[in-house]
Amino acid sequence: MKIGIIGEGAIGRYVADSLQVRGLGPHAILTRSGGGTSDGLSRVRSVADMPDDISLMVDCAGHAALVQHGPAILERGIDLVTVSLGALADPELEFTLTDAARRGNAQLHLASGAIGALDALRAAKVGGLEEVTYTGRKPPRGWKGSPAEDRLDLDTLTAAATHFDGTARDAATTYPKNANVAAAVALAGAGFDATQVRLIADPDVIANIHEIHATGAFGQFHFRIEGHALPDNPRSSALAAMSAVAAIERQLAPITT
Ligand SMILES: NC(=O)C1=CN([C@@H]2O[C@H](COP(=O)(O)OP(=O)(O)OC[C@H]3O[C@@H](n4cnc5c(N)ncnc54)[C@H](OP(=O)(O)O)[C@@H]3O)[C@@H](O)[C@H]2O)C=CC1
Ligand SMILES: O=C([O-])CC(=O)C(=O)O
Repeated sequence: MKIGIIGEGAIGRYVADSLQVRGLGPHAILTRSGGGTSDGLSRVRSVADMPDDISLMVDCAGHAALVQHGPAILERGIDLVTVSLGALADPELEFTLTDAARRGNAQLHLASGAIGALDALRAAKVGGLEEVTYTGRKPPRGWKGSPAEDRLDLDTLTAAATHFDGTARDAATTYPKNANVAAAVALAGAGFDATQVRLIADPDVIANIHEIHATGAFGQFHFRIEGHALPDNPRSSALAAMSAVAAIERQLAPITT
């Protein structure tokens, strides 16, 4: 299988390195700046420029990249793994991607990202969910470049402060770089409008902490993860990059979990 990547940021570099270690490419990197080949890796600027034999692309570049390249990739019959789940809060994009996937006979795979327990949530949904809440807590530097900057002084914060309280749809739309986990929880469980989200900047934590509370016919669960940030980007948890690699491994495995 020939695998390509979109984006060369913190997640993209992690995924590219992991593929190289496994001898799996990457066979093309789709970037905004780049044509040409350096360090042995082939960089292209558009889906049309991608080699013919790519059969899996991995979006590591965020909402804008999924909007720009997702439909053309799927329509070309290439499966796509994405970490940009929050973009699906836009029903029009969800429709466009679904339509492109059907027409190309391809699939869009949503990486689990920086959170876990999505399998439990998906199963619980079958019996009926009553309430799902997701709380995202990060050190102030993890919210730099997000709307939290307009609501809080992240440089001088001395106590935990909530800068968003609302639906997963609003969170995913207004925090494109920080609330993909909210979208993952919503898509696995109660949906974008029925999933409640709180986002907190907390100077007393050093990890990216994600918590899910869910109640329903199944009973109730509480999931909490304290993730390390990627060294190159304090906004993004290492597990999000690892989950993209895990999604690729699932595509290659004869038996999947
Ligand atoms: N599902 C999850 O749990 C998580 C999801 N994410 C998502 O992943 C995204 C990437 O995270 P991270 O790697 O840490 O971010 P970075 O800011 O480190 O890197 C983003 C990269 O994407 C590239 N890019 C942006 N737009 C496009 C485009 N239209 N076409 C091609 N490349 C593009 C940027 O290129 P350039 O240099 O040209 O700007 C940059 O190289 C986040 O924005 C977020 O949406 C992040 C963390 C967790
Ligand atoms: O990486 C994380 O901790 C979460 C994140 O940015 C997102 O949900 O988009």
